[in-house]
Amino acid sequence: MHINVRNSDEKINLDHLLIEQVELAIHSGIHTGGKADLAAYPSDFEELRALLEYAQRQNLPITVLGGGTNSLISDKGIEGLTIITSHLTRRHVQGQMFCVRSGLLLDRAIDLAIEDGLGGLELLGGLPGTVGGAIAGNSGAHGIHIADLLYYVDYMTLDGKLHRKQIHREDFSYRNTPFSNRNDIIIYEAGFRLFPITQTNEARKRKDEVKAKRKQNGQYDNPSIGCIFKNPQGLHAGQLIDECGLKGYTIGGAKVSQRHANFIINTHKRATSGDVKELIEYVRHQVFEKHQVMLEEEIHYVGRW
Ligand SMILES: NC(=O)C1=CN([C@@H]2O[C@H](COP(=O)(O)OP(=O)(O)OC[C@H]3O[C@@H](n4cnc5c(N)ncnc54)[C@H](OP(=O)(O)O)[C@@H]3O)[C@@H](O)[C@H]2O)C=CC1
Ligand SMILES: C=C(O[C@H]1[C@H](O)[C@@H](CO)O[C@H](OP(=O)(O)OP(=O)(O)OC[C@H]2O[C@@H](n3ccc(=O)[nH]c3=O)[C@H](O)[C@@H]2O)[C@@H]1NC(C)=O)C(=O)O
Repeated sequence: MHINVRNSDEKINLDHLLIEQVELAIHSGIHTGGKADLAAYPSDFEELRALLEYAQRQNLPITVLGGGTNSLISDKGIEGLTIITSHLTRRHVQGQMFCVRSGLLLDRAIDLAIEDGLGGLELLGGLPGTVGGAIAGNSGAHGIHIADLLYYVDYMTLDGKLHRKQIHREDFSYRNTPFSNRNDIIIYEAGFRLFPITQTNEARKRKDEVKAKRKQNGQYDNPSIGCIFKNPQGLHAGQLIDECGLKGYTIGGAKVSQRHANFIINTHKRATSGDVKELIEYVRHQVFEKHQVMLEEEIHYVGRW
């Protein structure tokens, strides 16, 4: 493919970065979805900036995908330019600050922090997805949230400028952050203020235990995008769905998980995103009929819906 790059002094070769018609099911936790019209895997700040400048010049909308573990990608694909962060993986340490780029898997980031003698994130072990996705959704488990240890976030705006935001915990709430549902920014790097540890074996053990527990309950044995709905205040979406007797209910290849009713799984990898969406609407309707509670999605719909 030849891309016309107007700036003759452009250092980044966009021809090598931009790929047409990229299959996205491999980038989706539930293994569904169509193709990206155009996608790129930037590996540093300059590449990301060149891509955003290109998209601006061509008037292309931008979509960001991390690990695809919280996104339902349309069967009709994604228009414009899809930026997949999986090559933004570097990390470095400054004193107690663990600085990591947004595309590193969170679970891997925790291992590397321990390797660097820094602890604090262990209870998030085994969470799927990337550091950027976790920050955008304020992921949490076992009483800690990503925001609790976050010190700064570097993000790029669509004009290619990099900004630093100091983090105040009060700006983050349940699944909501200053970076949520923003189509105009890409999280590039995050700094976590962690604790020096001398007993790295202990920290590793703690993390492995949490991860093993997550594996044991089998929630992730089948392709899924985790919990579909947010928990309504004081309630658990999984319990409300379960009480409607919907575990195992299936539309096409999409099925309400027998293990956790707020998960939809792709059985035998036959589901389409359309099946998943239809099942989501059915579940919402049933829960409203029985409990008079309108469930709201936690997942993101990405692409041409
Ligand atoms: N507790 C659990 O069991 C589960 C938890 N999750 C959590 O959800 C998170 C999903 O992560 P991941 O799979 O990487 O995310 P996805 O690739 O699924 O992206 C989800 C959304 O996050 C935002 N996003 C992701 N990366 C960036 C970035 N670099 N800059 C700006 N926005 C970004 C985008 O939303 P937008 O642009 O609209 O802001 C995107 O639509 C994980 O960290 C995981 O902890 C997921 C599944 C199960
Ligand atoms: C899976 C996700 O996050 C999960 C996170 O892993 C866990 C553990 O920290 O706590 C939340 O689930 P949750 O509220 O369903 O927690 P669980 O402990 O599994 O269940 C809560 C209650 O619901 C009941 N429950 C759950 C599932 C089910 O099918 N039936 C049922 O009755 C459980 O018995 C329990 O009494 C997050 N979900 C949301 C929407 O906030 C995700 O974000 O994708």
